[in-house]
Amino acid sequence: MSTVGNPANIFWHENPVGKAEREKLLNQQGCVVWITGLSGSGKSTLACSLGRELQSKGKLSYVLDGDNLRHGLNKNLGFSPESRTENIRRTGEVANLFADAGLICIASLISPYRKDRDACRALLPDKKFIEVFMNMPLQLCEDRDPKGLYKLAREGKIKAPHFVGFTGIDDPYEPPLNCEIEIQLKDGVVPTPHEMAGQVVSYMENEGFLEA
Ligand SMILES: Nc1ncnc2c1ncn2[C@@H]1O[C@H](COP(=O)(O)OS(=O)(=O)O)[C@@H](OP(=O)(O)O)[C@H]1O
Ligand SMILES: Nc1ncnc2c1ncn2[C@@H]1O[C@H](COP(=O)(O)OP(=O)(O)O)[C@@H](O)[C@H]1O
Repeated sequence: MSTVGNPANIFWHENPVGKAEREKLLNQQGCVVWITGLSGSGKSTLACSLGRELQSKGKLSYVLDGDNLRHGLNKNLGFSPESRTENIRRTGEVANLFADAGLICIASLISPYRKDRDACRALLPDKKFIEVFMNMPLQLCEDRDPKGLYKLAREGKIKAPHFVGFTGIDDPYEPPLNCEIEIQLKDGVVPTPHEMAGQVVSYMENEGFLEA
């Protein structure tokens, strides 16, 4: 036990196994793959497909999906700008812990505000935060409308009684300026989940994340 770095006079327990040792035990490097985009853009689909693809390469990942987290860790949060910011902050902190533990953490959240995503990026060392932008047209997402929420938003039924906006309709989505990966239509066609995951895996391979 050490008290180094602890400003308060309380006990401070250091992690018994260092980061380098954890990564060696797991035979992989921890990082965060942050998937951002509109509701219905395919974030969860990519997260799932990527997790499977990594598993087939013997790499361990864990998915933090916005929808799921809102049933537990973030169940007290709504969709006001402040709540979304807190939702992203908490998820970023947890993702950072997973990465520190040596896992590939795949976070899939709308995360509509650039400053919130940038704050998550700033938690990790350079290159360990891989931002993936699901650059899908709003019309496509709205046509998919898997939960019927776009329809409700167009009818003005999302606002009441909480006065929140729906992302892409009456709440902004701020696209990344410098993301590592952009998933988009090819000749007007949606890439398959396997192709989307392949694009991320190729990037990770080129950057040496899947070598260890
Ligand atoms: N007002 C409003 N705006 C946007 N999205 C809404 C809203 N209300 C509910 N939902 C549903 O919640 C899912 C998004 O949760 P997130 O945690 O990813 O959102 S955020 O990052 O905090 O903006 C999102 O799920 P996904 O479709 O998986 O993205 C929506 O179905
Ligand atoms: N690459 C894809 N090809 C075909 N259908 C897709 C693809 N990506 C997503 N979908 C479909 O679109 C809908 C929304 O995808 P989802 O992953 O739930 O989006 P999000 O998590 O961004 O809300 C789902 O019905 C899903 O099956």
